[in-house]
Amino acid sequence: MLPKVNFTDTKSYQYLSDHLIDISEKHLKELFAEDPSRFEKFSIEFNDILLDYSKNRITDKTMALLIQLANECGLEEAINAMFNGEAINETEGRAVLHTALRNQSNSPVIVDGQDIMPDINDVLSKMEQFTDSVISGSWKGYTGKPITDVVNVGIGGSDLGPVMVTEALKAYKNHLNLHFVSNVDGTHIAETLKSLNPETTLFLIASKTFTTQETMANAHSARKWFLESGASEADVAKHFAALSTNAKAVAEFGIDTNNMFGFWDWVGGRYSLWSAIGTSIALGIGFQNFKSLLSGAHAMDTHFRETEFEQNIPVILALLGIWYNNFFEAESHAILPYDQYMHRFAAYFQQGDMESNGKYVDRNGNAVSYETGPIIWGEPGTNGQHAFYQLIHQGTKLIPCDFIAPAQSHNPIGDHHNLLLSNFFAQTEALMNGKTEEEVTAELKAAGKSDVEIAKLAAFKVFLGNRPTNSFLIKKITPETLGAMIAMYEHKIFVQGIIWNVFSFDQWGVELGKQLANKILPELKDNQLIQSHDSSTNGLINRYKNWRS
Ligand SMILES: O=P(O)(O)OC[C@H]1O[C@](O)(CO)[C@@H](O)[C@@H]1O
Repeated sequence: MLPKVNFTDTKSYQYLSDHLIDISEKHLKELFAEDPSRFEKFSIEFNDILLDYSKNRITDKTMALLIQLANECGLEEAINAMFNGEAINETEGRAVLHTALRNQSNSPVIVDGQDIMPDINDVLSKMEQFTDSVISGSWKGYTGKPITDVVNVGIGGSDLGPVMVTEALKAYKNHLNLHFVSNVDGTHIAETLKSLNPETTLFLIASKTFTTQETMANAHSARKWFLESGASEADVAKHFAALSTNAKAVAEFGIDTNNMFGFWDWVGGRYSLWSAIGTSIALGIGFQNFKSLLSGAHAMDTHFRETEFEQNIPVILALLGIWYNNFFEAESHAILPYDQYMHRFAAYFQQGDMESNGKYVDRNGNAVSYETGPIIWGEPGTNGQHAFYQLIHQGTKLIPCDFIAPAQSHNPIGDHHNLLLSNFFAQTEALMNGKTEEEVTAELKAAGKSDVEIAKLAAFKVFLGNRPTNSFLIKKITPETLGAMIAMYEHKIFVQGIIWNVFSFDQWGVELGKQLANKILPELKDNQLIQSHDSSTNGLINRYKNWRS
């Protein structure tokens, strides 16, 4: 069982509220001037990842109080409960053990009195055999040709993780072409199938439940396309595999359960890339690289589990997030990778974070009186700089940002990486320091502007600065460092959920829309006038019926 503390009732919350007044009066520039050891003090190096969190609106006292908050909320107990396999997903009565999937130490993890590691290892070795045979070409399609294209059909956690990782690790990719179909919009599958040859295409139907409407619709369309190409039912086994917890539904769909890679209900969808859901990753970059991804995540798990909170990266990130979300009233958090390969990283953690902590009911079943999960967003630098950074620099909203960049590029072309990294360093410096009116005036004077022009322009060119950032400098984006970064954010989300006293591993909020869509679907079958909803919904449905044919 998890602790169920209302964090606003703690002593540290009160102290932090008082302390906020002092910090609000300080500019980050002043904090740096007052303490020359800020970088040494507020940075942590872990396995080729350097986190610099010194450009945050914090002092030693802030950090001490935030850590006190974590202690008062029972964080240590909660971490142990998760790793020990307690049913901490209480509303679904499940353990939360994605950490076991990457438990490279192989130490026993007990659920309901049974060690789950042997089952995990069995699936991993089945995945290894399968992916090796597809990559080597010994797995043949129904006309005897090797596989050239793999289509992962899944949505949410059965799509976003594999997409993000295979993009982030594209530098490690082999000859197989990967495709991802998620949207129920027929355009997605239709456009994907256009370039494919059924004789050399392998479909992975990725769905934890194997009931998700979008995935099942796309899977049926894929099978129809395959059979219409001249293949027979018996050929399906060579071209369709399932990644799921639901063997019965897989068999009903017509996929040979020998071609099924299983996982378990204690793996949440948005935490499932480490499970059989990662089969597309293992196909795209090879099983050994997939294992390295698991190893990197496992190293972060060990760090999270064993390191004192003062040096614990996920804990520190979570507490900083709470400082801004609940004390500075920041509404969102930006993730900004300066790495083109990581272009889906923020999108991945939109689900990871917002589906986990987007909750207004606490673990006691009561509506909360404070803010919970922030809006997560972001795009890679430097593209973002030319799109939305204006608002981060000079808008009215406080947006804490995570800047992420590799020191070594996989594509060291000319001066590109120095250009990229100069922007990475410059942005956090600019966000912190800003530019004063005096500096602006001096600059305009030096550029030969008249006093009248300076008076007219100066206000628009002032940057207040004092905007907080974390910087992650990663030696290189490898399967290990990427695995560690993903696990780091997962644990950050966990810590925040503990402190906000919400259940981070269910997602009831996605159900209502699904239910209503199922109710509306039969109403779309014919052209009869619909009057069973409110006037807006009726009006939209009836106009749709009128226009669609
Ligand atoms: O893997 P499944 O069961 O098809 O579910 C897909 C996604 O749907 C959700 O349940 C809701 O969006 C996610 O949590 C999950 O990742």
